[in-house]
Amino acid sequence: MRTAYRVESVRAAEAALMAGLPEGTLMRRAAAGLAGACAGLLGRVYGSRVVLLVGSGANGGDALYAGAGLARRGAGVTAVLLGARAHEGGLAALLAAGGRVADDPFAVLARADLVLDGITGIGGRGGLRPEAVPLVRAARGSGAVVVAVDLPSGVDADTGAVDGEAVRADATVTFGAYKPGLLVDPAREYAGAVRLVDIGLADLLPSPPELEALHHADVAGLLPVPAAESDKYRRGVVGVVAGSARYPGAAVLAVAGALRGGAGAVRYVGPAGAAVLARYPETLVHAGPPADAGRVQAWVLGPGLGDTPGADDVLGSDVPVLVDADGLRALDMAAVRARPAPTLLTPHAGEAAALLGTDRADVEARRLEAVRELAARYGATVLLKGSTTLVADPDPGVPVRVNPTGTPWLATAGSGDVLSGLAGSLLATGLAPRDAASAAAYLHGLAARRAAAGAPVAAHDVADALPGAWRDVAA
Ligand SMILES: NC(=O)C1=CN([C@@H]2O[C@H](COP(=O)(O)OP(=O)(O)OC[C@H]3O[C@@H](n4cnc5c(N)ncnc54)[C@H](O)[C@@H]3O)[C@@H](O)[C@H]2O)[C@@H](O)CC1
Ligand SMILES: [K+]
Repeated sequence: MRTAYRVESVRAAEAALMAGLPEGTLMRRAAAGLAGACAGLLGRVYGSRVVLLVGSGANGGDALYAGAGLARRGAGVTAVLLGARAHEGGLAALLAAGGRVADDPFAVLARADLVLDGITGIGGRGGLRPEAVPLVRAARGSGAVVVAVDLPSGVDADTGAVDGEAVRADATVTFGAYKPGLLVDPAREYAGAVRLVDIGLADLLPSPPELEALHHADVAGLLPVPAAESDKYRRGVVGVVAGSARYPGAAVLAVAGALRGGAGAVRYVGPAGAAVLARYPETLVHAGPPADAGRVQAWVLGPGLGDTPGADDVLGSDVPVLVDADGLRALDMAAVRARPAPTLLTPHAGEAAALLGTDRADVEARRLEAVRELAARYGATVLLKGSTTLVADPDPGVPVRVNPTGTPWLATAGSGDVLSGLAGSLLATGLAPRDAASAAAYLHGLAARRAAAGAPVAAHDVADALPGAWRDVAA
């Protein structure tokens, strides 16, 4: 599992570690890792042209010491000093190694092979300053490889928000621990490929972390496996309340996801039974209302539902309920909070914005805060879909999960319906809502990648690729 920590936690761990080490040890470790990563990206260090964008803090110090290391290996290293001061020891080391300070920053940037962004790290506040913007643009425009030191300058380490312009890096070399902004859009997109340099913090970081990203092995450990004595009812039955005369396809797609999610049976309830049976004859179909449809272990409510009645029956039930799409419209917060069983909400940014009374752009700009806020308000687990899918627990002390799989090709009609069915099915097998949501997002993203393989996919392709993704993860 990959974990990420807030700045205050990283700083506390650094302080504890530094207390027992000679001064400068951590910066030297960081700079050595950074120089090594740059050497790998350059291929040949000797004769290469490296430019350091140096801010006034320790982030600039890291860049200067790494630059000194590269200069000792024969690179031509030039520092562009952005602040009124620069890290003293770092600057002295660079000059002693044969590096220099730029007279004409734009001229050296134009000829650079690699630019190190050491403007700000975890101490940066409020985005790039205006005077840094033309330099950052020149670095980007030069064709040089841009490497961010610790994190791209201008992004918010804790939230992933980007205020105005920020450095767009090809790679980020981060120290001690991932920061949330490196895993959450929009900042994640600015970071490029992220590499973690171990500076010895691991044992000093707090538990739990702020964020978790599951790996194959973590998901494999969550997926239900039927025991020898299982039957379809013991594996769990998932009820799907979805579709309408206008949108029968949403019901078909939600059922498609539910059939691949491990439940022993899928019970479809609503007006699209004929369409569902035509595609998936294994579905148990009932016209409704849900209260008369028979026992289930979890409900999925909402995809393509339109004004079809039944929401009250489902929300009033004593089993876990996943609410998506039309089910989220006019969702009664008090009713959700009063439910005796867990609720899982799966909005995209637009739906989340409507629930929070804000606009879509605001949710996309601060996904991590939005998902936590929704979970707290509704007393529910929330899966916020989008370029970075996040899963928050109603307990603020529980780490948010960030989904590492997925592809922009998933932005296609109906893919959310498949995800709802899949997650609901996992809920019915007995997974906790946070686990069901994060395992579903993981499998769904992986299935989309497999199905897309670089070309457009339809939602039913994603559903068809789910068993392959499951096998991949469980292997
Ligand atoms: N604390 C430690 O033990 C270690 C810190 N390391 C490095 O130190 C960094 C943190 O250093 P600092 O706390 O000095 O902070 P930073 O270097 O990240 O930034 C703070 C400095 O930048 C200025 N600044 C703040 N916002 C700015 C903005 N928007 N535009 C321009 N300048 C701005 C501040 O006035 C201050 O001088 C980490 O990101 C990492 O790169 C590493 O060397 C590893 C060890
Ligand atoms: K930086």
